[in-house]
Amino acid sequence: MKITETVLKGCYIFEPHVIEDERGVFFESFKKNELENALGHTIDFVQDNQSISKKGVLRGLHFQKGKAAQAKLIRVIDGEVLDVVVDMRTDSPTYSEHFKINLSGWNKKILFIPKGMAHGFLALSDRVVLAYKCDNYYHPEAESGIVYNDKSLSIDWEFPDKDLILSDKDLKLPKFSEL
Ligand SMILES: Cc1cn([C@H]2C[C@H](O)[C@@H](COP(=O)(O)OP(=O)(O)O[C@H]3O[C@H](C)C(=O)[C@H](O)[C@H]3O)O2)c(=O)[nH]c1=O
Repeated sequence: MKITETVLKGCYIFEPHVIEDERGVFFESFKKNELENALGHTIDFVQDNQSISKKGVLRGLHFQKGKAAQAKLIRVIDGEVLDVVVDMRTDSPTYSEHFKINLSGWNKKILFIPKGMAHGFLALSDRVVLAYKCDNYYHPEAESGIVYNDKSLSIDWEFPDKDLILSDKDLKLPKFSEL
C-alpha cells in the first residue's frame, strides 16, 4: 500500500497493492493497522455509505458540524469522479484551501479525509459507484455544507456548469464566508 499525504495535512491518498491473475484482480481496500500507522492515531469507522450517480451529478460540498464531524475513507468501486476536499480547520495552515483528485475503479486510489473537511465529488463517467467509511454516524441535524461554486474557494470542477446535476438542497448551500 503506497501512502501519500496531500497538501492538506492529515488528508492521505492510499494506493493498494493490486494482485492480478488470470481470474482478474484482488486488493485489500482497507486495513485498520496500515491506516492508523499513517495517521498516528486510532480510528474506528462506524458507518459505511454508498452512492450511485450518473454523469454530471455533483454531490456536496458536505460536512457534519461539531461533535458529529466525520472522517471518511472514500473510494470509487466503479466509474470515475473528480473528488474535492476543502480544509475548514481554522487552525490549519491550509484553511479554506482545497485539494482535488480523480478517484476511479481503474486507479483504485483511496482517499482519507480527516474531520474538519467539506467533501464533494463530480461524477465523470456514465455510472459511478462510490463507497465510503465514516467514523461518526449520520446526524441530519448536524448536516451543513458549502455551495459548490463559491467563488472564494476558486474550485474548478472542470465540467460545463450547464451539464451539472445537483440536488435542490445542494444548490441552496451557503458560501464559505456565511458559515
Ligand atoms: C449522508 C446520508 C444521507 N442519508 C439520506 C438522506 C437523504 O434522504 C438521502 C440522500 O442524502 P444526500 O442527498 O445528503 O446524499 P449525498 O448528496 O450523497 O451526501 C453525501 O455526499 C457527500 C459527497 C458526502 O461526503 C457526505 O457523506 C454525504 O453528505 O440519504 C442517510 O440516510 N444517511 C447518510 O449518512
